[in-house]
Amino acid sequence: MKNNKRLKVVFCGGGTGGHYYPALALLKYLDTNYQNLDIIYFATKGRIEEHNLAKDFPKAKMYTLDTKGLERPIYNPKNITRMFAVLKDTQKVRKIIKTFNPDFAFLTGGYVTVPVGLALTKEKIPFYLHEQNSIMGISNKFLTKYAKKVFVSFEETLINEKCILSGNPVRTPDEKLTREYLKKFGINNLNKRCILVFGGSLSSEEIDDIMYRVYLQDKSTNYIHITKNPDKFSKFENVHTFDYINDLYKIMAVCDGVVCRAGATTIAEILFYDLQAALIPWKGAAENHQFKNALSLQKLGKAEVFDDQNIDLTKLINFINSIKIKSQNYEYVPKHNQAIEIIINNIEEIKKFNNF
Ligand SMILES: CC(=O)N[C@H]1[C@@H](OP(=O)(O)OP(=O)(O)OC[C@H]2O[C@@H](n3ccc(=O)[nH]c3=O)[C@H](O)[C@@H]2O)O[C@H](CO)[C@@H](O)[C@@H]1O
Repeated sequence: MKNNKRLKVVFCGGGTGGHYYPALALLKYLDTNYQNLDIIYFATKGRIEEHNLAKDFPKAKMYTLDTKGLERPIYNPKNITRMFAVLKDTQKVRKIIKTFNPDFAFLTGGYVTVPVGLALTKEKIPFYLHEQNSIMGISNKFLTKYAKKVFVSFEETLINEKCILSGNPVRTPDEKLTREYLKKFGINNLNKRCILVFGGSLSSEEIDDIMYRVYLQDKSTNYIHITKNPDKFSKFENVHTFDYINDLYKIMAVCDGVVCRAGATTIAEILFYDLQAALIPWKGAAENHQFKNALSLQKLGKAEVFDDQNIDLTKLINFINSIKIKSQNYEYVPKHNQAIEIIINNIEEIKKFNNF
């Protein structure tokens, strides 16, 4: 018998690309595999998912929430207003999900998930968490006790029996890609090394400054560089600047290597696309988790870690020049996304839906 039932799912997660893109990867999977799909996405006001969702996944109905992260130290008077915003948002989300009546929810971290997780708990809707980092974020830590399962990306994050090691679901091209794709970004000589430079989803002035010094010396490599300050690089013919590229993962599928921060989703992409990386971790990350992420990749022989306060420029340039150039005929062929498979196989509501 044909399944006419609709699969209804709530998504939430963001503030930064590192939290938003794993949700988007799962959304795209569901969209490809389930025709009768209804999605609500709760987004953080003014952040990446609010700006990009309509473009990235127009079928989702988006609601924006006002919740902001708490100020540190915690006794800051601003936090009273912020706690009120959480309560107000929780009420707002409860009303919306009462009408929507979802099968389950998938939350990928960021403070916006707190009111959503609380509302889902009150309405007795099962929800699943995804943690990208080896050290669990504060919102996920808080929501773990209410969640049905917690998908984690690193073995050391398996902190209780609810946790399942899934890895981080990265966005992947549906089609084969060749190096011709790089021409879209001004790279015409495909025999030259092509390096992607970016500072996570928010860009990084430190990476801009370091790479400016690299570009003064290295004229033999082609660079695609994501920056908020393109004028700084206009004199370099081999440097192609962009403010933001939505489908950055498609460049990763065919370029030779990357110079970047060490956010968890970036790390998962470097592994998935089998790239060599010069990693310059952001020291401000909670419990220095970017440095730990970077070291784990260095141990696998996939990366060299650099300190942004004390950069060894010669070592960085030598590392970039040691990255193997893919052949002009190189082809990225869509490959199995294991993290998505593990997540899907462990969501009971999807299994029930499939057997309906
Ligand atoms: C400042 C901050 O809060 N950093 C955290 C944030 O980083 P951030 O948001 O920078 O996260 P990641 O580096 O993990 O991921 C960045 C994502 O943005 C994408 N991208 C980037 C630039 C661009 O032009 N286009 C594009 O699509 C990348 O392909 C990647 O998918 O979340 C990560 C995962 O929870 C954490 O590990 C980081 O410590």
